[in-house]
Amino acid sequence: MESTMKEIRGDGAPCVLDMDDAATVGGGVEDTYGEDRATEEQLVTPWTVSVARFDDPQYFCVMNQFEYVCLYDLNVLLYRHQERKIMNNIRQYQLPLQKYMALMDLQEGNERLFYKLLIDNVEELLPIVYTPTVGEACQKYGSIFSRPQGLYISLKEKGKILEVLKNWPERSIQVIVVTDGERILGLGDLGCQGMGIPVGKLALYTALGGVRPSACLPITLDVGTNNEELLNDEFYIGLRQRRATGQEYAEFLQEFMSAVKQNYGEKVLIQFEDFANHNAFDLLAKYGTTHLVFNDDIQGTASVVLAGLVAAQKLISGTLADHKYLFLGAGEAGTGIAELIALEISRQTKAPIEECRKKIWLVDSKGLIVSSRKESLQHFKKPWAHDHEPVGSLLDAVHAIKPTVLIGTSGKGQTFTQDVVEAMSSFNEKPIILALSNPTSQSECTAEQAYSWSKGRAVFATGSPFDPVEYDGKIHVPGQANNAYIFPGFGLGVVMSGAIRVHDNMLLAASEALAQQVTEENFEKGLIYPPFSNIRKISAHIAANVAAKAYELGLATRRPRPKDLVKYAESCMYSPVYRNYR
Ligand SMILES: NC(=O)C1=CN([C@@H]2O[C@H](COP(=O)(O)OP(=O)(O)OC[C@H]3O[C@@H](n4cnc5c(N)ncnc54)[C@H](OP(=O)(O)O)[C@@H]3O)[C@@H](O)[C@H]2O)C=CC1
Ligand SMILES: CC(=O)C(=O)O
Ligand SMILES: [Mg+2]
Repeated sequence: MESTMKEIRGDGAPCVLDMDDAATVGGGVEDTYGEDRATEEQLVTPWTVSVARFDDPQYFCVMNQFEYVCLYDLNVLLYRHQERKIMNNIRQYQLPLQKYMALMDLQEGNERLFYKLLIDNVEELLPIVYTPTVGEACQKYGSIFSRPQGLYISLKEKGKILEVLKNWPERSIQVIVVTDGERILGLGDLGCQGMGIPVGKLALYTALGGVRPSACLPITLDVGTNNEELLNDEFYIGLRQRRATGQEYAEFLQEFMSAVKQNYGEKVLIQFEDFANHNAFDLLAKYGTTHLVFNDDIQGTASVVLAGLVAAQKLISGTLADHKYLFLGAGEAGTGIAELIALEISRQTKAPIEECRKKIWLVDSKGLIVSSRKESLQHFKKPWAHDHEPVGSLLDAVHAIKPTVLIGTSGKGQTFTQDVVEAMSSFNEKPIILALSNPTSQSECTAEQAYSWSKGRAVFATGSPFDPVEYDGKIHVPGQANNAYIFPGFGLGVVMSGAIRVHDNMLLAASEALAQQVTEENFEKGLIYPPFSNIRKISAHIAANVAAKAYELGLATRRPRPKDLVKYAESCMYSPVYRNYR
């Protein structure tokens, strides 16, 4: 029967699952081993090998699991009790880093409970497993490191990368997040200690986007570090040598990319994360035509910011083309966002993209990017070198350009000064100000500063979370403009449609879906992003829109195309539920 797929149970016996069931049991896309499928519809016996692996964090062991009794209610009770107990324990810790370590221990020891906790308490725990705390964890990774959480591939493994990949115990990988640790958030080169980032991003792939944990593979490529402090740190976990560059780096990356394709096939999504910009753009351009690759810092960030700007038009009543944009920071995030905005304006107005780019200006460490600097600019900055006299500082650029939107992607904290925010507020009724740099210490300004300096008029969002601020008797809630809104749903959409390449229109589709999820209630609070508490629903919509675009572009390989893509996305999402025993 065509609509039937074979599953291998934990005890090795094949069980047959109808496709319709597969769409309702919530076991994650291509849940090959069936380990996440237990629901009312699919009963599993407790003596299969899959539930008896006491040492595996994916399986929660109940004391009497070998008894032939219905354990479902007991499980549910135990689960709820455990969840409350562990949240209570985590709340006892004073320091975010202690909470981070407790959560990492939980992920190691009881993966299902970790995800249950993360899903049910997403707004509280996101700042712990993700920015800002993950930044501190990476900085201190050497001293808090106990057990490896992902796969390290070092220069020493050159020539053997395929063998190293084969050592990873899970075979059916769908998403890889890989870093070489050179630009970890706004914290710079943290070498091997950057592993916290792929681990954290993939935890969000599962909790926010529903990709099965066993299908996720965090990888850190250890190509050395130029961070002198780490090179001299006795607890540093990586190679003590300066970074490989040029041909050596290129050959290592080439071997890695080929090995991934050979081992996991054409449809594994490789997310590049926190590479320095002198490698990131080239890697994306080179492998974008041969592999299923996505750069979160360039593309994911662009998609999330575009969504926020589209949503902001409801608060300001205009269109994207009505604005003038100024960026502080012309690297991966800055130029990535700028290009997607230009693309969307071009799509909306039918104007050539070169014309649309002229609405967008960027400032880097040397000042405003202008045509007289063109020859010396890195290639990704050249499209933004417009005709203008040289301008040195951000404040001068704000006065000269008079932008309606100011976006910070410099990785440098406190660069949106009082003068800058006041200047923005002097010629805009509602200035849009996005301080995207992470972690919190690198944010271009705080929420309190943005609201007080703009006298409560700024439409404001930040990369790392800030608490609501009361100004002049009104509560202002800053949104979190972070690619975490996009990549989990985007990845789910790619995986569930079997897409073989990422196309810019899929980023626009993700953006559109996110913007549509902002409600009137959110707008009333001044928010341009929906709350993270609804993120799984949001991710399902993003996934559906991305998948629809992949089908439309002829890039999707999964046939037949599911009729209702939102329902299909929801049905594909992993849920950390306990099984029904009989
Ligand atoms: N909120 C989110 O979702 C995301 C946030 N980010 C954050 O954005 C920041 C930047 O990331 P990314 O774009 O990848 O980094 P890059 O290194 O690629 O770019 C940084 C840019 O900032 C410029 N810059 C640095 N210092 C200054 C300064 N004092 N004044 C003016 N410009 C300056 C650099 O100038 P020059 O080129 O001259 O060196 C460069 O153009 C990081 O903090 C990162 O955490 C990144 C991705 C997603
Ligand atoms: C959020 C993110 O990807 C970054 O700050 O690099
Ligand atoms: Mg990043």
